Amino acid sequence: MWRRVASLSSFISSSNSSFLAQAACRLNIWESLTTGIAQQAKGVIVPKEKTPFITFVLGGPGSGKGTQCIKIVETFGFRHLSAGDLLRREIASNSADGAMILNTIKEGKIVPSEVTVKLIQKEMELSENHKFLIDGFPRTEENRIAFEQIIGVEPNVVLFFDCPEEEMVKRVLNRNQGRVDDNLETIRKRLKVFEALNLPVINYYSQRGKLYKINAIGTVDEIFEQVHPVFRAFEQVVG
Ligand SMILES: Nc1ncnc2c1ncn2[C@@H]1O[C@H](COP(=O)(O)OP(=O)(O)O)[C@@H](O)[C@H]1O
Ligand SMILES: Nc1ccn([C@H]2C[C@H](O)[C@@H](COP(=O)(O)OP(=O)(O)O)O2)c(=O)n1
Ligand SMILES: [Mg+2]
Repeated sequence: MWRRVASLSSFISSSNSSFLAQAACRLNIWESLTTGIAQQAKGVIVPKEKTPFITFVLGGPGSGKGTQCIKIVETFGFRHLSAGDLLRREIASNSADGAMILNTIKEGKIVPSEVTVKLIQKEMELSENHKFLIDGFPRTEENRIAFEQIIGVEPNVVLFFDCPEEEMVKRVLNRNQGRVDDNLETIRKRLKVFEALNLPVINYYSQRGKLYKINAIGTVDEIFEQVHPVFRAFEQVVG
């Protein structure tokens, strides 16, 4: 696990004082003091640390983000971190923020960025995998900036599942996962929030040349046919 944390340091700017940056520096020093000596003694060449590869997965509610993430994991071996799932886990565990998160989700609003970013950060630090699919995040400019400030990294790829509103409504109402937000009233609110707060994030990444827009209409396999080449193109870089 420490190797994974240490590897994030290569993506973090030197001026960044985030927890990850500090941990990475400490662990790099620790590594050179301990394993380095042990490996030298054994005559083993220590492999270079892997650089984290981060994909943000965006799209409106019901656009098929989670469904496609399952296929990306199966094919390309990413670690899937769904912001919504992490928040629902907080509600289920009766954590201090649980009631606030539940009310926010019922209202179709966005949970304060610090809460969500901390949950993502914890999972990234615990992960042995350096390839991350961060699903349903960032949903606002505030989310995006908080991630950059707290984690200190930018995504390599941003996928955007582009889906007409009425199709999203239909899918969410048929989702059948017992979610408190899968009702017509909340979905209508969520669509407004998506347009007002998430589209600016999507435009931001489009301007930075990181956005891959996927037509989210079609069968799950047809959509994955568009997703597949995006990751194929990065395979050499991802490792
Ligand atoms: N291409 C598709 N065509 C029809 N239904 C789909 C498709 N992709 C996903 N679904 C279904 O739509 C619902 C929402 O999909 P999901 O992956 O949960 O979307 P999101 O994570 O973007 O909200 C689920 O019930 C899922 O099975
Ligand atoms: N970055 C995020 C992601 C989700 N949330 C909250 C608000 C969202 O309406 C709910 C559900 O998110 P989730 O990604 O699971 O929803 P969909 O899969 O798009 O239907 O969680 C949040 O506040 N901030
Ligand atoms: Mg989802």
